[in-house]
Amino acid sequence: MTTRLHGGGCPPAQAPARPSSVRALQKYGRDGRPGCACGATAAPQESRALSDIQVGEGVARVAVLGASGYTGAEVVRLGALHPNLKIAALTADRQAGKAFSDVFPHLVTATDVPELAKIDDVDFHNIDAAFCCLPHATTQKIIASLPPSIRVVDLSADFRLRDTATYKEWYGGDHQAPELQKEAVYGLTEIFRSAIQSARLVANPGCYPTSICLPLFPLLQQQLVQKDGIIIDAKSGVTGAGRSPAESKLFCEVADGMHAYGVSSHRHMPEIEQCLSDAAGFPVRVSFTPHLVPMSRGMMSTIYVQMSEGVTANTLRSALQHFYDAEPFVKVLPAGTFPQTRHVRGSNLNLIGVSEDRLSGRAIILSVIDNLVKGASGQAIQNMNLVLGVDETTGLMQQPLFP
Ligand SMILES: NC(=O)C1=CN([C@@H]2O[C@H](COP(=O)(O)OP(=O)(O)OC[C@H]3O[C@@H](n4cnc5c(N)ncnc54)[C@H](OP(=O)(O)O)[C@@H]3O)[C@@H](O)[C@H]2O)C=CC1
Ligand SMILES: CC(=O)N[C@@H](CCC(=O)OP(=O)(O)O)C(=O)O
Repeated sequence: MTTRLHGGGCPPAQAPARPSSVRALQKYGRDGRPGCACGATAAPQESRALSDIQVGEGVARVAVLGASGYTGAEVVRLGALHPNLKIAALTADRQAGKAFSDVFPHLVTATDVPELAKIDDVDFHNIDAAFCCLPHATTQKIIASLPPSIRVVDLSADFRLRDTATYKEWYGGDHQAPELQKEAVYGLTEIFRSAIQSARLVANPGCYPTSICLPLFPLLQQQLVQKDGIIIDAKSGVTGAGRSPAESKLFCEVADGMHAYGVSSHRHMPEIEQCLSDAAGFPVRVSFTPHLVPMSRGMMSTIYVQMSEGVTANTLRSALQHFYDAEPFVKVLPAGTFPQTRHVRGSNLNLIGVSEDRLSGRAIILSVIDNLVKGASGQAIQNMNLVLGVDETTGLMQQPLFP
């Protein structure tokens, strides 16, 4: 069977019907790039159409940059059963030169993957697409140096903020690829699907922004909640901080307790506000406090909102259920049912629950994801599927692991 990988530009005329949320969004074209009438964005000049790439039997040759880290390993785990991805290169820094299964023994049966190599030693002319799982601030220059024909999903924060001055303010250094920034598409899949389909560079969202923006985007867009007074109390498992060693990640620093960090200063705030401002059509500011909790993976965001006049929690829940009705990975729970991180573990799901608050006119929204899957590598594969023109759910339909 040969899967035809579609080209860049506007979605093809016979593109599969999109879920209602996507249709609703297309007219906005809120993607940080110039939009065309269909809501998609123009393919960058220098990239060739994917249909021109020689992808034997519909299989794209993929590089995973930063494959010795947690998100890189998760791309390989999920990619191992993906019929349209062939892992053709894996890179590492400290772990370069090792066999992949020596670094990740749980992936011992992924035998047909190459050894971990330094980025400089990879021949990218044999690569169609890349997952970039490198630390932020290292990524801009590396992606800018890749052949322009390569489709990239970048998991770092390096291309998420449209405004390079905002990037500098929060990440502390000048943007190293401002021209490339202009063509990056923010990869919150369910919201920006049509623009992602024609992107060469997708900036995969951060895990906290994913768990927060999926419920809040439609509610702000439909003016069901007020832009002021949004409070977000979020918790993450420790894999959110990556695999590289640090004192703050030692067992005794994270076990048997929890703590807030980045209080009133976390770098995900501008990313969350950029996305929510796009939804509302005017600037939105949020109070956001992340916490580290003693679990390896999982994320919960508890979001407090002031509802608009006449709106109830039932209205919010119904609006979210309608918006995400056809979505395979976002599920809005019935009244009185609340999501738990253990119910999404290992899956690409986002579960959302909504409740009235005791305080008049306020509602509480609970949103859970697995930070390594929907919060990182799962959403990255979902985006890559769109870019390559294969079914968006390919390789991602695993049920959660419970207990
Ligand atoms: N963990 C998470 O839940 C999420 C992470 N992200 C983002 O994804 C990216 C990867 O995260 P994660 O996998 O957790 O990070 P890790 O620290 O686990 O892995 C980082 C990877 O990058 C490699 N690396 C580090 N420095 C360099 C360098 N200077 N040059 C080349 N390679 C280098 C490492 O190689 P080696 O180990 O061999 O030195 C390793 O393979 C980060 O930008 C992170 O912010 C996004 C969403 C969620
Ligand atoms: C627990 C923990 O440390 N989490 C990370 C966020 C991980 C993530 O989503 O983000 P980026 O891709 O933006 O790094 C943090 O707070 O910086």
